[in-house]
Amino acid sequence: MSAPQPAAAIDGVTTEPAAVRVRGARRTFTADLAPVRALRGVDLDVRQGEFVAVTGPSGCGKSTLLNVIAGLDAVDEGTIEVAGERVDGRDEDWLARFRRGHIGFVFQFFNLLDGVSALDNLIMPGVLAGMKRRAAESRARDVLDLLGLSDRAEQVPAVLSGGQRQRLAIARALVNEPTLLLADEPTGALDSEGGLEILELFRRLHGTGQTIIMVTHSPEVAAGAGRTVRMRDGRVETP
Ligand SMILES: Nc1ncnc2c1ncn2[C@@H]1O[C@H](COP(=O)(O)OP(=O)(O)OP(=O)(O)O)[C@@H](O)[C@H]1O
Repeated sequence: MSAPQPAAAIDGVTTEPAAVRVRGARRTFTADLAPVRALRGVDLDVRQGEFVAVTGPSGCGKSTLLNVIAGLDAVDEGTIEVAGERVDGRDEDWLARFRRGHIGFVFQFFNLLDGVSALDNLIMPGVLAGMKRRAAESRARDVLDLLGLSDRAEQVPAVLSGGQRQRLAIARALVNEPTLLLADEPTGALDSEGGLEILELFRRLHGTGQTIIMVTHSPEVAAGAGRTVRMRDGRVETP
């Protein structure tokens, strides 16, 4: 009789570390009179290459979950691993470096630099990550091309449509080739057509192997992901 194989080999999936592994994550906010228990013991596993939608009622903790995965916010208890690295309990310098190398974040309202061109919005993260300006520009132009924005390179975000701005924000998130793309309501500021275009873009990226976790209120958008994780009252209902 042969020895039992490790679970990963039986699955035939992968022996690489999970893209994300969250265990017992708790986060309470105390800014108001009554403490708000935003995360009440969240467990979540996301495999590399998965496209996961996180849904649930307003205030159930979706954004907080994304923020603790990105190390933008800290858990009070529990552990967060991204690409096999513990993210919880790290200092700001470590987290900033880790984010630059591993995480792309897309926000509902784009968070672009308004005063500079689309191209410069993309060059900056590369330079901050230590690339030479010329290499960063070359990479930025490649990503603009990938997202169909080459003809907008010299324009400032204000003259772009909402959908183009979000594509530019996604381009910026991708410029450092992140292990993990996190998106918080990326279609929330767009009309339904614009939202579905962004969903198609995520599906294309997923097709190239990109791991994506996307928070969305829209059932239509969530249906386009590979898996839906539902949250309620600071907990994951469907792991
Ligand atoms: N910085 C903060 N200070 C105080 N309370 C906060 C903070 N961030 C979030 N909360 C509270 O934590 C709870 C969870 O918020 P969170 O933004 O994670 O929910 P959400 O599911 O993303 O909501 P929505 O769908 O409305 O964006 C809410 O009650 C919210 O008011």
